Amino acid sequence: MSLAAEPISPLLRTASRSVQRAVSELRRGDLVMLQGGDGRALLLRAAEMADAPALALVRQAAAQGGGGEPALVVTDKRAIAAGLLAQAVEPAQADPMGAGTVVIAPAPGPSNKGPSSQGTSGQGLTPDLVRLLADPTRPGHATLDITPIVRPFPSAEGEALLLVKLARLLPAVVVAEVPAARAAEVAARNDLLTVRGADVQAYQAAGESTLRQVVEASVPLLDAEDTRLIAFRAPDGGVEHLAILIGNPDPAQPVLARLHSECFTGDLLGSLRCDCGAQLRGAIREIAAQGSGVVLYLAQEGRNIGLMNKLRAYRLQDAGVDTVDANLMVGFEADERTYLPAATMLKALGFHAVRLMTNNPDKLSQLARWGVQVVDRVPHIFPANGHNIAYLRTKAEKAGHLL
Ligand SMILES: Nc1nc2c(ncn2[C@@H]2O[C@H](COP(=O)(O)OP(=O)(O)OP(=O)(O)O)[C@@H](O)[C@H]2O)c(=O)[nH]1
Ligand SMILES: [Zn+2]
Repeated sequence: MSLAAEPISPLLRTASRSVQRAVSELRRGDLVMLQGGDGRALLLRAAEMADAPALALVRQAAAQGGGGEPALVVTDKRAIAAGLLAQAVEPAQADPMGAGTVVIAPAPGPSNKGPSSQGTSGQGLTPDLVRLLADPTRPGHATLDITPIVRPFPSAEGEALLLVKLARLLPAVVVAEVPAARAAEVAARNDLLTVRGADVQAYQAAGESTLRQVVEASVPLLDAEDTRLIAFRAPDGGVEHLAILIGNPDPAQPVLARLHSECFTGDLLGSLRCDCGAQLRGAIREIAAQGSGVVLYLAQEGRNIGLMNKLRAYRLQDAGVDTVDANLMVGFEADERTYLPAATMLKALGFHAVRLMTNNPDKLSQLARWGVQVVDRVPHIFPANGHNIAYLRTKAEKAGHLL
């Protein structure tokens, strides 16, 4: 087993530094200046934190640079759920994960004459309006006479959305455009971090291919005593993934493998809403029974939308929406995972061919795409409990799971 890893390129190192810093500023509710790959400059603030003082600060900073009124950027899926868009944006115009970018720009003057149950007409973007449009778990309904603007990717707005998604916040962001020539002045005057859209895109494309092994330790498990945990970390300071190595698999042979996406509720609490806990423990038991193999425990909670957003999706499911549509209503794709980290870890461990325990065809095709040969699929099905039957049925009917 080698501890070597592909070196991170200096370009990616610089890109990831500014992207990680911007993510942290947005999570703190701070303003960030984005220099878009399209040559435009936007002031950003995460929609989740856009209360009245926050919006006032956006307006004030934009006005200093001769900029425009704040607008809200959401994904096409969210705009559809909010009743503002009829259909999803064409794949050719969407970001790499398939999300289209939609700008909602309520006019501040009397021109926005649409009736509104929230009293939002004519005031431009208000905190109420941001919340109604960004957060599907908020009660209320906005009836707006606004035509949303679809921005083909790549655009500064699309890069802003990628940033709040990386921050695992609601995928919605308040933006105000400032003339590009005055962006540096506005950033300096307000002590704002500046991030380049080109870096956001470079990070999105390459950030997960440079995982490094950090530490290995023996951790005997109830169902598999001969187990070692091998921890991987991205050199950019991003998320950490684990390999659970059971026995001594021969790298020359296809290894019995399971890719398991983290599920705090199912894995740790034994939630009955999903089948994750049974699948995780079942995989460990099965691998131990067969002698050796590996479980990759991937930090991709909630199909990679994060725990907070998964809980938001659960609230919508409690109101009758299925697991796929709930993701779309929050503003994500049905599944936001890539298995590039999994492929990177397998190869770092010396495994180039796997017998994959899964029912998910996407895992098979993505592993192959990232250079790991899948010689066999091992079905990984567990009996439904009284609570997860609709979830399992939706995965089969809508996500093509082989159940
Ligand atoms: N967004 C969202 N995520 C969910 C929901 N229920 C479970 N999850 C997440 O879905 C993931 C389950 O992943 P896996 O079991 O690895 O994968 P899978 O797509 O079911 O494919 P299999 O290999 O066949 O099990 C975990 O990250 C869970 O947190 C839900 O209702 N909404
Ligand atoms: Zn789960």
